[in-house]
Amino acid sequence: MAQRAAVADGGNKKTSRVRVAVRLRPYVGKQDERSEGPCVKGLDAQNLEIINWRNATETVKYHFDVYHDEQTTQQEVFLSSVKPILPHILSGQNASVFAYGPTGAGKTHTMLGSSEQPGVIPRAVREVFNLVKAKDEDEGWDYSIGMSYLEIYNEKVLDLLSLSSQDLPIREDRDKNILIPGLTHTTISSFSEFDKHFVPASLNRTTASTKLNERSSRSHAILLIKVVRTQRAFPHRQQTGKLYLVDLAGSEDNRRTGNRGIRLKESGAINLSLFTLSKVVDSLNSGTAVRVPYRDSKLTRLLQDSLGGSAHSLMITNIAPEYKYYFDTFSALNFAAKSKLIVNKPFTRETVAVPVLPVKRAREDHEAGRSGTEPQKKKQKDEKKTEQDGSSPSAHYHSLSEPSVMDRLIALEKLMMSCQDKDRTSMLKDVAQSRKEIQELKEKQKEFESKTLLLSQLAGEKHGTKQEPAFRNNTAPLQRKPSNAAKPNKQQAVVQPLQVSQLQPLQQLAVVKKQSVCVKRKQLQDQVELPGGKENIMETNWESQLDTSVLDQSRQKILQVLNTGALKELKGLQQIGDKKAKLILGWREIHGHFTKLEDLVKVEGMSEKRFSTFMKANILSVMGK
Ligand SMILES: Nc1ncnc2c1ncn2[C@@H]1O[C@H](COP(=O)(O)OP(=O)(O)OP(=O)(O)O)[C@@H](O)[C@H]1O
Repeated sequence: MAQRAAVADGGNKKTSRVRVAVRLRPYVGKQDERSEGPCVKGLDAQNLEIINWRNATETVKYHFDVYHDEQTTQQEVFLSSVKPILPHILSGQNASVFAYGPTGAGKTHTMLGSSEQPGVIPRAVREVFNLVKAKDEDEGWDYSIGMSYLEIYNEKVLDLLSLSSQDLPIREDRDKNILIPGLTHTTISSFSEFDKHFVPASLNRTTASTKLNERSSRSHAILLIKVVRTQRAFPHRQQTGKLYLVDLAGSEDNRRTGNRGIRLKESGAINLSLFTLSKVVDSLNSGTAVRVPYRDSKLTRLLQDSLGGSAHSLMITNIAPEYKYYFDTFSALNFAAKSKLIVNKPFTRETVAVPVLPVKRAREDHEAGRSGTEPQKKKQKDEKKTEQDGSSPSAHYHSLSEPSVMDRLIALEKLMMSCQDKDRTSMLKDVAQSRKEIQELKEKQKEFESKTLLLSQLAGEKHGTKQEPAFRNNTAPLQRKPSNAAKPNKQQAVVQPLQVSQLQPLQQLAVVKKQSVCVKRKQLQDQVELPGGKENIMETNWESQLDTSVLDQSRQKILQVLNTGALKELKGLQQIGDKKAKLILGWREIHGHFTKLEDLVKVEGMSEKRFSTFMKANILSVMGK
């Protein structure tokens, strides 16, 4: 008999940025709308532009992983954006594809399509079966494929494969796997079997007619394809990969959808979950959030793994050409641009069979008299089962309380999970760093208090009295020193139509009035210069003098330019000339994006010292804007 224990994925913690594709649908509306021309203009296979509503003489340009124009076929979307991420799920990693965009912009067409033009879902499932078929028998693995299908309607999780089910709970196990106890999970052995379950279930999805779309999806639909592969030989390693295919409900503008009554309520739930999705993206981008608000909506809770989690993710942002969609399109593009900055860490989910001591088994059988045959029974019930908390490998692991078995498992786990020590070391480093920061803050606080005391004594002497000076009471000791630096524009959720995005695309950041830049920068310099003109801020700790949230935002902006800026934008950075900008572009070509600013030292000619000068100059420059 064997139990299963989770194994950490040692050296496989590469990061994977969320890939973002934008797809423009063709006109489906009236002829007069067509004559206006589309509200966006594709520039090439990755770039597009849209008129800036703030200034109609300007355009705002966007750069994405892929831009699909209105002529792009379903096959092309699948081949270029979706197919490449599918092999990961056969080796225990997660992948997700989700379609985002305004109502009527083509999400369902992209994901589902029609029998003449099948979309991502049927193509992806067919491909998964093809990939499994192509696997060499001699590799020694058995594969099993299963499916679940659910919708989130009015913040309720409903099983589309079992209509009688009620609102299902969402749970997270100790290995951070998201589980939905009670959700139907059906084993499928061929594409036609998938179709047999999927087609009728799709008809169960909640749709209704709105002014903008005759068959508007009123719910978020999530199809889950699970591939489990088990090694035939001992230790019977088992890897589970999940593919989430998500057709989100459209972001809604109720003035234009004509929604009332129940439609309005649905719309409220749709916009709320998309708003939370936007908040999640914001906090992941800021990189400083203590808590990413995944739990604020069912949608983000379920997509937790796809956003800033462990999945290879692709977001297809659907947009429409008509001018009546202009603000929706603008918001969707800004949201997509934000999502591009999220970095996921894909890893393999694996368990191994762990032999249990015979003595333990005998005792267990004797004590329980029933449990010995449980696992076999469970295996036979594989055909159609529901996902239960206790069915996860980790649940088996944690249910073992016998010390000798625990000892064996711990010893084995230590052997196999050496990487966990690495995680622990990095956690301890973080804790030490936080402690150091707290200590520094405490010292600053003490310094501040003693200055306050000194000032109050001086004021007392000046007034010739020993009374407590009045201003002392007005000084809140913990108050942060007001920063002279301009507060950067706060990024806000952009998913609600006609709610204009405050996210400034990079091009616009460069257009901020120069005069105020100089004034603000001067103020900042005044703040850090001694009367003799010498720098007051130590070269090494100048960052600690700045407001951390402003500092983080500035760092984020610089990172964004480094990762997405063209030659001109890179040269717009302080300390970056033509040669260095080209070296950065070259580095990006080879290695992808910079995960953190410190990666810049990997670029040829960028020493630690240069990097530190670069950082100081650019942070002051960004904060000055
Ligand atoms: N690329 C495309 N080619 C041809 N027709 C398209 C394309 N994209 C969308 N359409 C058509 O546009 C209409 C609206 O598309 P769809 O229903 O997919 O929008 P949606 O974004 O899913 O809307 P909602 O959020 O309201 O469900 C449909 O009639 C669909 O067939």
